[in-house]
Amino acid sequence: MAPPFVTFSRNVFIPLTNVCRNKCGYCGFRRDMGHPEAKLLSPVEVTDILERGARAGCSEALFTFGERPEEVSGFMPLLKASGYGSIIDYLIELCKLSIDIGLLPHSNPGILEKDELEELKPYNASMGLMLETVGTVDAHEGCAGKVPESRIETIMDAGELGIPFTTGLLVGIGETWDDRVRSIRAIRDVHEESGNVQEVIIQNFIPKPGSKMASWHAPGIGEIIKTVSMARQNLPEDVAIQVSPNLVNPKELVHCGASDLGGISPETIDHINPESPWPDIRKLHDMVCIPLRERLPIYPQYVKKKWYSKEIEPLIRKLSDAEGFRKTY
Ligand SMILES: O=c1nc2n(C[C@H](O)[C@H](O)[C@H](O)CO)c3cc(O)ccc3cc-2c(=O)[nH]1
Ligand SMILES: C[C@H]1O[C@@H](n2cnc3c(N)ncnc32)[C@H](O)[C@@H]1O
Ligand code: MET
Ligand code: SF4
Repeated sequence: MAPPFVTFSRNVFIPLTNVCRNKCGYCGFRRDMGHPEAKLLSPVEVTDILERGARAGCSEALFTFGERPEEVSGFMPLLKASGYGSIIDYLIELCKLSIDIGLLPHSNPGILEKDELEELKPYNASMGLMLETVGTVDAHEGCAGKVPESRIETIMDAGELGIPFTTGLLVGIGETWDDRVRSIRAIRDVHEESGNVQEVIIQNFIPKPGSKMASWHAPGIGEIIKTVSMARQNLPEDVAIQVSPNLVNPKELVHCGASDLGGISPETIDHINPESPWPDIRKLHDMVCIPLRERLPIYPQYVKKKWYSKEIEPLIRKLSDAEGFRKTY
């Protein structure tokens, strides 16, 4: 049952903006426009993070941020001051910068139209969007971007465009067990159609101070074990299951289906879960007792199938070995 090795990627987290059109009940990352902590990172700030990542031997730049911030009143003038007409145009420029500095972009900007995915594809090794749940939950009330059908459409569009994709479930946000099973099966169906789902994250909800769900309980390890097992039973073998070692102890999870620990950063915090520091990569091996293998943000099978653009091909070649990995610990 245990995999021969457990994979992870070495990344830097770049939270371009914390302004967002949605207001998910569990989110501690989002800020209202006008809040003293609302921000849009400048190219100088992004360059600094990327350069620190390159020096620390990272292979991935994780761009994840608020969804369609342009819909929030007051954000456009801020963006225009940087010289860009849309956050996606700005993201594309920063992805190009990331490639020049030597890190492969993985972008998760929320739901996207197909033409936006198409514009981003040449400059991303893979992209991501959490399905979260197909259930109707209070946490998503009034969030236009958390309608499950729209999320599935983005993942399907990415499949039609040949973009290796990361998605997943957020566990413990008020969804039922049946919602979880249906969510996994919805992801399986997309993958059967387009073959683009490289990994499914089973992410455990952690209550965030100041959010609507601050007083909710986090799901227990038993719930996560059950969900990872169910996901493993329902997903094809070529789809990896990821758990985050800063949010949950992966020790038991690697024996019931998890084989990936996601992006781990030597340089940046997990901006979505800032209270949960990354374990030391050397200590991770002691935690899981299985060899660790560093991967790129694009999984080896998609490197082999050449699901990448000419723009990032040289960097993929430079960063990976003949099998499409980086190194084994
Ligand atoms: O540090 C984090 N990385 C997150 N990642 C990054 C992920 O760990 C890696 O970047 C991917 O495995 C690609 O290598 C996400 C990526 C997605 O596509 C979708 C959701 C997430 C969620 C998180 C997260 O909460 N924290
Ligand atoms: C980037 C991803 O982070 C997840 N996310 C957002 N808020 C939380 C939280 N409180 N706990 C755990 N994960 C969270 C969502 O699934 C989002 O899509
Ligand atoms: N806002 C996007 C979403 O929830 C990206 C992750 S959260 C910062 O899908
Ligand atoms: S989880 Fe993402 S979409 Fe929801 S409020 Fe936070 S930043 Fe916005």
